[in-house]
Amino acid sequence: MTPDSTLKVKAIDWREEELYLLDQRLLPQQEVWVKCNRVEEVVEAIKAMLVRGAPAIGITAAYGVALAARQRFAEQPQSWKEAIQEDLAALEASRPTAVNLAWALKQMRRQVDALKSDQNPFAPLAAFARAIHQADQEANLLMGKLGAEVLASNQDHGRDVMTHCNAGALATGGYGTALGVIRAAWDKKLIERVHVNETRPWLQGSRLTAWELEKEGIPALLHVDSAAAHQLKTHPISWVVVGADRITANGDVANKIGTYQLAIQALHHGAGLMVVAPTSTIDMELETGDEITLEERDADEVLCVADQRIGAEVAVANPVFDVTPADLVDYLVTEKGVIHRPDKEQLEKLMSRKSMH
Ligand SMILES: CSC[C@H]1O[C@H](OP(=O)(O)O)[C@H](O)[C@@H]1O
Repeated sequence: MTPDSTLKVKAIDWREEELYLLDQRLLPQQEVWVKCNRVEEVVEAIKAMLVRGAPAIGITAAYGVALAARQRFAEQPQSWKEAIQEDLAALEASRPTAVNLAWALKQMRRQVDALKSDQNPFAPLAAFARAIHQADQEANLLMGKLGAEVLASNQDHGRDVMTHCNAGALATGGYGTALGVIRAAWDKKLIERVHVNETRPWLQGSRLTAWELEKEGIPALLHVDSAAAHQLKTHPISWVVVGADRITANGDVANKIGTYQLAIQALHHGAGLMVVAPTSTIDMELETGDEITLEERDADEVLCVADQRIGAEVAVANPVFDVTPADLVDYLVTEKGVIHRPDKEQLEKLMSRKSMH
């Protein structure tokens, strides 16, 4: 088991049977931990992006199910199983794109169904949520190792890497997916600098990824999203390393808005595109990325900066995810193995494997 203490940065803490979340809306200026006592608070925390990141919201929702069970069993011990269904539905509806949320709730629903109606559900559900959390940490450590090996296999353009959004410890159970590979590559002295896309409008790059890299002492160079192509053109960047929110059966990848254009820019400049995601991010029930619901968020996220309105009175489009077609993905790194140029046949084989850790 991977003790939390080995991980320098975390966003989720289950301590003394209570759930604490690091409020990522306040980073990097403030590190404020919020205690969630009730499932309603967990639903709101996911919706408002107090906690965000595909694996992180799945893990948080899993703990939310344990909190819901504690509430429902206390209120109506004879019918808690029926009552908790609306909590499961509210958690699943909190954000639409990251499949990890639905995956985690599917695991928890199976646990709920297996429990006796007269049994206090809190302890077994909390333990299962904890197991999901720790499995994610272990998967990230393994993916970091596997991804660093892929990265070392081709550094023809140099020893820098670029990343987009935040796919770090703050977006997962700890260590990170894309940032897990970057952490492992840094530890192996494979890379010299990380080019960080600021990732408007929510600024996961400049606020969260830059903060994680600073804590790890990994050299970072932050730039505006529209500078990404220029940086790829003028700097020794061999890899663009990103996370994912949902990967469909044909290998299409939904990730933070801007990933698609970055994939095209990477191809043009000869940098490899590495997608790093646990298999809980793979949705074999969807054939292609065209079927993915891409979350649209409030216009104010685009029109306002630091609560100051900067945009004129115009219509606003704020899709916060896009789909990168599989043929732009050079490598998919998962805890079950690595795929070069992902396609349905390889994904089916991968999904049939047992986890390697
Ligand atoms: C391993 S994090 C996956 C993914 O989640 C982020 O989205 P958000 O910050 O809106 O939750 C981003 O797309 C990351 O790449």
